Amino acid sequence: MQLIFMGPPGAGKGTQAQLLADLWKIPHISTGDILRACVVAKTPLGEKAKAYMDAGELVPDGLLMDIVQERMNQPDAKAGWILDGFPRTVPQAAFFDTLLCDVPGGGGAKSGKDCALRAVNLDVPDNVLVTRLLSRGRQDDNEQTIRRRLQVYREQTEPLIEFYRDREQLVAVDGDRSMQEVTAQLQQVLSGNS
Ligand SMILES: Nc1ncnc2c1ncn2[C@@H]1O[C@H](COP(=O)(O)OP(=O)(O)OP(=O)(O)O)[C@@H](O)[C@H]1O
Ligand SMILES: Nc1ncnc2c1ncn2[C@@H]1O[C@H](COP(=O)(O)O)[C@@H](O)[C@H]1O
Repeated sequence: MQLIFMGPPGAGKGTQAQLLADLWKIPHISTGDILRACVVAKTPLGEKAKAYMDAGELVPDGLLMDIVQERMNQPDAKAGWILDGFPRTVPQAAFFDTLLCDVPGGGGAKSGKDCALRAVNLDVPDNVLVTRLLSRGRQDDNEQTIRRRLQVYREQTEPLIEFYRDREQLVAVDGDRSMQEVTAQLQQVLSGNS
């Protein structure tokens, strides 16, 4: 299984990615989690990324490429993976296409189009997203930063929906239901029984 989880902040990407990764015994790779670990460990990347994350901005593309490449080359990512929060910009998606041709977990793809990957978009209305994020209470879950993250999502990440739809790799799921209902729907559409 090669899955990308898209959708705005608070859509439930991390929640659903972790559930399905446990079920299918493949890694859940969250660039947000990797970056937060770098911030806590005060690595050079963490020091550079922190201000962007605190402001609700995307970390520059160039800082993401190496960590994703390194993670995708780890042995546990050979048989499948769920990427959560990457790619988030068109240049990241183009980079990822190239990377898929090189990493064992790309399944020998000659291009991103070729690959068996599916890009899942979880659709949730903004008012529900804001309520969810305010009650999650992460450091960047304050009203001002949430508004900025939603704006950044619309401007920079939402175009990827068309990018993957054009290639017939998009799977759209209503994320505005209970966690259990969303999981059941994802299992159904991803196992081809929709
Ligand atoms: N279907 C759901 N119904 C209600 N609450 C949910 C649902 N899915 C997730 N949540 C809750 O909403 C919050 C955000 O979920 P989650 O962290 O999975 O979102 P995300 O898309 O990964 O967000 P981000 O991009 O900001 O990391 C969490 O507190 C989670 O428990
Ligand atoms: N793919 C990414 N590109 C740029 N910035 C990213 C990316 N993934 C995560 N970030 C930064 O981390 C925070 C939190 O990410 P979550 O996926 O919401 O946990 C995000 O706001 C970016 O600043």
